[in-house]
Amino acid sequence: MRAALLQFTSGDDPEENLARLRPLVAQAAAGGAQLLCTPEVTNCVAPRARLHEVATNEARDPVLAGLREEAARHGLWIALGSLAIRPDDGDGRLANRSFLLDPSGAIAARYDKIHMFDVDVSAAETWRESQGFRPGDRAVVARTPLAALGLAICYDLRFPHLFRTLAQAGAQVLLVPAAFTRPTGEAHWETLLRARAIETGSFVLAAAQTGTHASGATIRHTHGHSLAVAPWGEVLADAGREPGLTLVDLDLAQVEEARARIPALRHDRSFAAPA
Ligand SMILES: O=C(O)CNC(=O)[C@H](CS)NC(=O)CCC(=O)C(=O)O
Repeated sequence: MRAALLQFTSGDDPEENLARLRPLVAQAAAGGAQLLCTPEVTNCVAPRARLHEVATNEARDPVLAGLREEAARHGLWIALGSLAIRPDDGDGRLANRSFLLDPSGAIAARYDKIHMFDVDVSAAETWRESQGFRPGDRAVVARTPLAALGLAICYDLRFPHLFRTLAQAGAQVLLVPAAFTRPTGEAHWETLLRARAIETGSFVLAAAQTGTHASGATIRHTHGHSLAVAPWGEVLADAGREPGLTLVDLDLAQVEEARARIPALRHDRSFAAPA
């Protein structure tokens, strides 16, 4: 199957982001992509106050509606990395929710990010994602005619048992849309993605936010380097720093080959915790 990684610099205006996204969907379809992957919080990258101002529910989100139209218009699957969405049954916090859109524009799957980025990256860069977002508690594998897709988001990448669970439940391709910070991206991003691919014998498709995101007086930098990794660990594509589309062909037979060579997914054992 042919996938496209959409590397993007989301701003703080969802309508404006959608206007820039529409031609990229057309471009992915023209390039033969059957699955288009977009980054975490495709609809809005902004400080918490602005995010809460613009985030709305599934019925009203313009990026969800617009990309459903584009999926149907071009007849391709879209893994909408995530949207900041206001749940109808909320506790005031948003959901960091990804959507899989089928080629008719219907929502085929949803996944709420499980692991919250409550981290002090440095004295100057601190994140408390759980103050703005309510974490999910359910892992999701979407079985499509293209492949079985395991859904994850950004900081989830650091929790290998989630990916193991997805692969053991049948996922062949693991999706990791992200908005990684520059320092942690430089130090960890590629290594973690390759490790998840190798240890599960799965393809990894990671569409990333990139560049400089301005919102009012606040400026945020993201790492970019959208990556496609094969089940044996080779990097098939690295989008670098620039926004745009990267096409990559996946030979799904490589999943079975990698798992046959190293059957570690079937070798889990239970053991007593250290005393
Ligand atoms: O708040 C938003 O705008 C949307 N969410 C994000 O950007 C999230 C939480 S702040 N970012 C990450 O998970 C980065 C993880 C990361 O960089 C690492 O694991 O090193």
